[in-house]
Amino acid sequence: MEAEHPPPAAGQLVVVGGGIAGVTCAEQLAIHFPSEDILLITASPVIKAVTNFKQVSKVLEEFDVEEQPSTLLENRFPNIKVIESGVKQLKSEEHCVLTEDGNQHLYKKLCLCAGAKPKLICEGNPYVLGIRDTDSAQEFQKQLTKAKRIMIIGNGGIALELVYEIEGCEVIWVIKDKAIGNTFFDAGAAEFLTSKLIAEKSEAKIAQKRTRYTTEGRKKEAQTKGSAGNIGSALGPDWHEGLNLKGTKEFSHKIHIETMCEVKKIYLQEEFRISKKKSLTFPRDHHNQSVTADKEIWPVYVELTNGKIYGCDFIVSATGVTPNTGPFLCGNNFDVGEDGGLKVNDHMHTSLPDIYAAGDICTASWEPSPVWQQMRLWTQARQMGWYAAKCMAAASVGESVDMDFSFELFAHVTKFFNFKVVLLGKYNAQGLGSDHELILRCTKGQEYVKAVLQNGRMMGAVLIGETDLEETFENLILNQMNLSAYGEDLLDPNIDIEDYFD
Ligand SMILES: Cc1cc2nc3c(=O)[nH]c(=O)nc-3n(C[C@H](O)[C@H](O)[C@H](O)COP(=O)(O)OP(=O)(O)OC[C@H]3O[C@@H](n4cnc5c(N)ncnc54)[C@H](O)[C@@H]3O)c2cc1C
Ligand SMILES: NC(=O)C1=CN([C@@H]2O[C@H](COP(=O)(O)OP(=O)(O)OC[C@H]3O[C@@H](n4cnc5c(N)ncnc54)[C@H](OP(=O)(O)O)[C@@H]3O)[C@@H](O)[C@H]2O)C=CC1
Repeated sequence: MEAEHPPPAAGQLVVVGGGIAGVTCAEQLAIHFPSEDILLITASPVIKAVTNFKQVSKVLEEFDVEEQPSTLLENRFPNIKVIESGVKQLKSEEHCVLTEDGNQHLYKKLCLCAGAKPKLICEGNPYVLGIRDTDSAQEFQKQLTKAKRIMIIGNGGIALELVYEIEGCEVIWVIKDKAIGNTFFDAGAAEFLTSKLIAEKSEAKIAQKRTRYTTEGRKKEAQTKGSAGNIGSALGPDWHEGLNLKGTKEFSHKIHIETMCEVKKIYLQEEFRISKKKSLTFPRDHHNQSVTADKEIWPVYVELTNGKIYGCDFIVSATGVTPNTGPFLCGNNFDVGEDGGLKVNDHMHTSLPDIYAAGDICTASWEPSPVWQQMRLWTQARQMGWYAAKCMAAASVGESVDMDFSFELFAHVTKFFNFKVVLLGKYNAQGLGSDHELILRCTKGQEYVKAVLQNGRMMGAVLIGETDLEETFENLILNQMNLSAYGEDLLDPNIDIEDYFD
């Protein structure tokens, strides 16, 4: 990685990307440098702004996110100038970025916050959809209104949200694992949630998530500018609120889960017909019916690695993201992580001079705290954008800065299947090997509490439901108090552990 204080270069402070990371970074730079112009270059017609930010405990935070026209950001920060044009090329040796509108912008320091793209199981197939931004979510909704059966591939955040929200359309959910939600849960928590999924979905409409997401600004903006062809920023909490996720059928939920398998081959209707003619023998589907006996003619057929074949209207590939590092970064010799992200050090600095990166585009490459890990989430995009600005400001005046406290402990609050979910530290004992113990408390349909301990110290926790334990557990993980003496009492519902530890 580059030395901390290179000779100052000419040009402006430039941020690329109008998502949470880029906007937060630009806002903080505008505060640190009130007399300088900050340039925010973004490919999307709207920006993402964090509103109603609340620090609920040492590391847990809540905020709403609004899609807003960029003029609102410029009004709030008169020294931010937004350029609505994609960067087509970075010339790092010349300290300059070229934009689609034909202009070039010199930078003295640059922060890349261009997010990530869905990692699809099959690129270029019109029946395979990814969900990332408002446009792709709307396209998905449009297709769903005509659908009788869809297939969802993947076992992470998007899949978990979709299977719960979709109504009036049969869902075949294909996962590589034995249990649902592998990116967030172990088998115990998955079982707790599966029973909720199977149970009749409550008629009461889902309560508002803690973190809210609104697109009012975008609606107004879209009327005036349109947004065709632009890369939008990622959705986030409550993205499906206000989208009517209903298929053509009258039933509420019909979900079939195919575990421990992947997609082997996708056939378009015509290809499938030809294959059938060649009298390929197809196995049975979940109704124990030969798929060749399925009277329905589907636009697309999917063969799974367990041998089953399903016809469906379309496929949602909810199979993770790839950092958005090209082609606008081609020709620059960045150090890149295994996941394809731009490697950043503990000052959010990439391997190239004067270039920082934050949010989904980057790969945290510092020695992390034992209870923090990177996940491409909204909160981390905000924290990284904020901290990158602080580091850029400090480097500009030759000062050093300590790692921000938010990277001390991984903390994520969200909602799955209408349950509040709090994940802390090594919530799935990630990287702890077999050298750990789990303490569990579960009341079916109400709460699931799991504490991960190593050598008597709490290393992580999963809290599902209204447990009210997050602050106490956060403290216990941060202060690494020896809890050996408490044993199972730690989760005894009759003992108010707050009295012990707060
Ligand atoms: C459906 C969905 C649901 C989600 N739900 C949650 C959730 O509940 N909780 C949570 O914490 N996280 C959630 N996430 C993840 C979260 O949205 C992302 O981690 C976060 O928004 C990433 O922010 P970012 O600023 O790094 O990137 P992005 O939001 O992707 O922003 C990237 C920006 O860069 C711009 N850009 C791209 N290329 C260029 C270019 N060449 N030139 C100029 N500009 C460019 C784009 O236009 C965009 O403005 C969800 C994601 C999705 C897709
Ligand atoms: N409430 C929240 O916090 C939400 C957060 N998000 C975030 O948005 C981003 C995108 O979400 P999402 O796409 O769900 O990504 P995630 O990373 O959450 O999940 C991807 C899932 O797809 C699986 N997978 C990967 N490749 C394949 C494949 N070829 N075939 C089958 N399965 C595969 C992964 O399994 P494996 O892990 O074994 O590779 C994993 O289960 C993520 O950063 C996510 O954290 C999204 C929605 C809600």
